[in-house]
Amino acid sequence: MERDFWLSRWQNNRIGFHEPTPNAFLTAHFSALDIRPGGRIFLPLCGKSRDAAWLCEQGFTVVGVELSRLAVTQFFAESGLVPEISSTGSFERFEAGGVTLFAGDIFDLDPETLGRVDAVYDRAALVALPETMRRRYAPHLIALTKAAPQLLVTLEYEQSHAEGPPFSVPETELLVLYDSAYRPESVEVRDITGGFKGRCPARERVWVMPRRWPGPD
Ligand SMILES: C[S@@+](CC[C@H](N)C(=O)[O-])C[C@H]1O[C@@H](n2cnc3c(N)ncnc32)[C@H](O)[C@@H]1O
Repeated sequence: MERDFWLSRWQNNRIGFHEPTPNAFLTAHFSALDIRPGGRIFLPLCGKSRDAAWLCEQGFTVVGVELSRLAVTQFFAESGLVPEISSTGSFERFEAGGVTLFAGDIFDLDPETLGRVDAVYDRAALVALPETMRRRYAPHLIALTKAAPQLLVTLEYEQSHAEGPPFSVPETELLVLYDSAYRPESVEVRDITGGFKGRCPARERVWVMPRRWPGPD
């Protein structure tokens, strides 16, 4: 989607995707990635997700990237934290309480600016992007994180029956995007009550994805 689409969603508080409590798939499945305490977890397209706070409570540090500066400032305000703010390239970097958030476009982010990543948690990031952007996003994420193990939540519905975002990412596409770098395992599938915006049946799928090759450590 175009950046103005998302910036205006935040400006107009049209953020139905935001969950006020930690995501149930995250709390149920994150341990399957087997990340050591103190690990640094990357949240792409993070919004002001409370998942960052939950990960910190589990003993991890969090780094995220989010297009909307408003979302980033709201995250820290709602966490009762006053962040240190600095500039790096085209990004503003906000840091407090074990959470570092880059305000800017993920496609402008490079591995040096992002720093070490021990795992990726993608909720509503891949599925927020249309197909052409997903084809750019997946290899970019792999390069940014050196294919750090990933917990990913996807959405599946008949795309011809409704428009995204969020978009449907069927299992076949997921494997095309990620099978070269990861060993994706589907660990939970849950039907969405009422389907996709009441238009067609829909379900969420949780993927645990260890990397295929040995890590950089
Ligand atoms: C559907 S929301 C999901 C937010 C968050 N992951 C959550 O679970 O609440 C997608 C988010 O991606 C952000 N976004 C969209 N395109 C982006 C980009 N190119 N770079 C960084 N963030 C982006 C939007 O501003 C929006 O907050």
